[in-house]
Amino acid sequence: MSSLDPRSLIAMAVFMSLVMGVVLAFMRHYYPRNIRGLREWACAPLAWALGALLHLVTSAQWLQAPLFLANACVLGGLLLFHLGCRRFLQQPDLKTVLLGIWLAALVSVAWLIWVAPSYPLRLAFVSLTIAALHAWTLALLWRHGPRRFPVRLVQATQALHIAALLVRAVTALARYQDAGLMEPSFMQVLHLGMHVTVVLLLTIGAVLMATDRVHTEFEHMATHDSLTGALNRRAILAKCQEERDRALRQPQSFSLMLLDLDHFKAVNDTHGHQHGDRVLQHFTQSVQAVLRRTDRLGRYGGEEFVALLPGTDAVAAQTLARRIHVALASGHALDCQVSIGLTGWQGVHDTVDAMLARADTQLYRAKAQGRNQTCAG
Ligand SMILES: Nc1nc2c(ncn2[C@@H]2O[C@H](COP(=O)(O)OP(=O)(O)OP(=O)(O)O)[C@@H](O)[C@H]2O)c(=O)[nH]1
Repeated sequence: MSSLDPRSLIAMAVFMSLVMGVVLAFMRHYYPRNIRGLREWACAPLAWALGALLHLVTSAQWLQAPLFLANACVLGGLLLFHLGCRRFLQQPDLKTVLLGIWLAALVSVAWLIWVAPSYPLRLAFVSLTIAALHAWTLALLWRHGPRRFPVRLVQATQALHIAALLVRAVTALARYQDAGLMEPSFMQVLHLGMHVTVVLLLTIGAVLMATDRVHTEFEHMATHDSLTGALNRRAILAKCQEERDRALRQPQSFSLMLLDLDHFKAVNDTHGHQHGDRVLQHFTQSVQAVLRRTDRLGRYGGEEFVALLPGTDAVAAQTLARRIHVALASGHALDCQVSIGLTGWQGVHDTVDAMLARADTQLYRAKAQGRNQTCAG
């Protein structure tokens, strides 16, 4: 530990923060615009780099202005990181509140530098303020963030830093003696090492959170129909195949429905294509509201949809189909009528293709018998 002097650790913090700031700035440039928060996440480590640089030149000669500015940068960086998280999670950004917190903290720091100078008190105050800001961000991510590794990494880093900062605040107050930042004591080196680690892990966490979001969005685009939000043809067929494989392993029934809107060409021709699009969206929402969470709805093509109903035999599926007809006759201006062909899994020799063929035959029958009804077989 003795070979790590505070100056080299601070220099390392400057370098690391700069690198991570540049990485995040590049990500903001290249990532889709709808991934919000990257600008603030890029500015945060740049503020920390400046703060660390100012700590290096801190001296009493210029009325301790660099020291004050260093604190302004460190606290500002944390508030920027918090703001980035708010924007990323599409929460109200509370810019005025954050600015108010920053100014109030700076007034207190200024007081402890120039009016009632005390290094231990200032150290305790800044440590507790940083801990509080971490706790706030941690709670925000807990409430609104996805339960995934990148978010957990940021939270674990913040929890660790909060613990270290509390120890630091208590020891600073307990000893209540003046000691400089550059004092090569065990605690000082530990604190600076922790700062370097926290900067690195928080910014890596931000990089991972943004990348994870891009990945999730691309995956969604690749598997969902952009107009209705239902699964696309490839994805629903893959789900059907998965369900059939599952049924082979642990015999449990499942059913398939083919749903085809009635006279949809006439809807388009009479009211226009955009109205037709809205009818398709309303149809999807109405059907999804009837289905259970484990059921899947996919757009098979045009105005034809497939519903996969795990753990549901053909009899139960008919009850569901009746509910769909009722839901689509709610009196809503975009209500439409639908014909449904349904079939249940018939055991180990049955395949998805065979089930779709049977459902199609039943759909054809429903159309032939006058539409707006369900046939099963
Ligand atoms: N607005 C809109 N229309 C679509 C879309 N996809 C397919 N269609 C239209 O859906 C209509 C389907 O017409 P048909 O296959 O003749 O079926 P239909 O008029 O519903 O008649 P039946 O199925 O026999 O009741 C066509 O006019 C397509 O242009 C879409 O994404 N948006």
